[in-house]
Order: sequence, then structure tokens, then C-alpha cells
Amino acid sequence: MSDFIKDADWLDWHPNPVRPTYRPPAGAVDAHCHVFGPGDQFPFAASRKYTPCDASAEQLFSLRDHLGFSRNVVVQATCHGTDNRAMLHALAQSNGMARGVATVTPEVSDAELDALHAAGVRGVRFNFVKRLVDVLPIDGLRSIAARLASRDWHIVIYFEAQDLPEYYDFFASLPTIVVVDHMGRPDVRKDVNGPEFDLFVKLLSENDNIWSKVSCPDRLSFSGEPLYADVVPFATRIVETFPERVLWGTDWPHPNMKTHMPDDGELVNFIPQIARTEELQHKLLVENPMRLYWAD
Ligand SMILES: O=C(O)/C=C(\CC(=O)C(=O)O)C(=O)O
Repeated sequence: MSDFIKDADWLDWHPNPVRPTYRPPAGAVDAHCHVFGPGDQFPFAASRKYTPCDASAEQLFSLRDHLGFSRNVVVQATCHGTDNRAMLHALAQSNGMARGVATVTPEVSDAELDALHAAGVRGVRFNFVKRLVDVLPIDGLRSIAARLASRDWHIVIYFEAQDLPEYYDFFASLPTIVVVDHMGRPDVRKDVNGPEFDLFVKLLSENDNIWSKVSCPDRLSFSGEPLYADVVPFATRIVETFPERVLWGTDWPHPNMKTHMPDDGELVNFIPQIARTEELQHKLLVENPMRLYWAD
């Protein structure tokens, strides 16, 4: 029994996703997923903008096996603030099959970063989605970026497409590999070759240290499940233009979904629509995430 009451409009993760008909290549990595609590063990942060249902490491690993994946990258979600214990617990339970992306304050000590590295953390996430944070992390990121670069960690950024013009120069100046969540959340009702998405493509074209997750069709789509047809041209454009710099993840347990809860098996079935050859699929699901998270 959690010490927390989830939001009244919270949608729980799918209890029995289909077994995907698409079989991912051996060693596939789900490179964007979260754990929530359990709240009685790992309390949610006072600063959180939502209170989720519990979603434990054990449940995540059971989904991983069901979907035919081998590894996870567990990304710190804002509901846990800068308290990384739930994510670190998941890494510790994974037998080396999970790596992490943490959230830290700029005051984090070198010893704390060392400990996070030893636990399997390889990046820090900075959330620029205004509904999810009280303060945009520009100053914090600016002050810590060089320290992350010196350890060969990467930076994960989450922002929405309409805000990219404001942040463009700042993101382009970052000294590490930078991974953008969910293609910078394009408005997929707009033209895939229009100015908004062109700016995102330009960001990656001009900066070969910037990568993209081609995740979350469920979050971006207006045409809806299970085909998410309106997202396909956007994701395909990124996968085919930057095949060495793309990652894919389920986004389980899908925080803040308001329209529907995706079936994770159907999300896996979506992969061959956006990575249309075995070679592209292997880069997306195995080579790229292994290079970024399991280089050592
Ligand atoms: O999990 C995601 O990728 C997306 C989120 C939540 C989030 O990022 C967070 O809480 O840190 C969203 O759009 O609400």
C-alpha cells in the first residue's frame, strides 16, 4: 500500500500488453523508461507536479522480458526530483542490465557523481518542459556541463518544439553528447518538412554531438493508437537522417498520459515502421544505446 494517492485522472500502465509480433534483435535496449516508487519505499518529491501510480523495478524487468528486450536505461522522472534512489535501486536489481540517467543539483559533489557512475549512471537529465518544473534548469545545466563532459557523461534534455527557438543556441553550445527526448516533442499536425521540425533537424545536422530518442508516438499522435500514423514521417525522417544518433524507448510507465494508455507490445510493433531495415533497427536498438551506455 503506497503512502501516496495517485492523481484522480492518473492512467495506470497497461496490465497485460500483447506479445509483440515484431521481435527485436538480440541484445535490444529499451533506452527510455522510468520507475515510480513504490511510494512507501521511495517517496515522491515534494516538488512533483504529479503523483503517479507505483511502477517498480521488478515490474519493469518483467515487461522487458515480455517484450523481448535485454536491457533498460532508467531515466529519472520529475516526480522523484533529485532523489535518485528509486532509479538506483532499479539499477542495483538489474544484474548489470540497466543503466541510469539521474537528476542532480549543480551543487552535487564529485564524490556523489563518482558513486552514481559506479552504480551505472551515465547521464543527467534536464527538464525544460514548463508544466513539469518550477524553475527551468538553464543556469544549473550551464554550471555543471563542463563537469559532466570531463567524465564523458551525456546530457538528456526534454523540451517542447515551440520552445526550441529560444533554447537553440544554448543547446548547440553544450559540450557533451546531448540526447533529446521524444524528438523535441514536435506538433505532428504540422508539416514534417515545415519550419518547426526543420529547426529540430537543423539542430542535429549542425551538431553531431546531438542525438534524438524517437520515442513516444503515443504522446505525440493525434491520429491515435495502435498505428500512430501521423508520427511515422517524423520518426522516419530522424532515423534515416541520423541513423547513428537515435535511441528508442517504451517510456513505460507512461507518465501523464491523458488520452489513453498505450499497449507496450503495440509500441514495439511500431518500431519497424520507423526503422525500416534490419540495419536501422540494429543501430537504433543495439549499437547506439550500447555505445552510449555500455561503452565500458
Ligand atoms: O516521461 C516522459 O518522458 C514524459 C513526461 C514525464 C517526465 O518527463 C518526467 O516526469 O520527468 C511527460 O511528458 O509528462
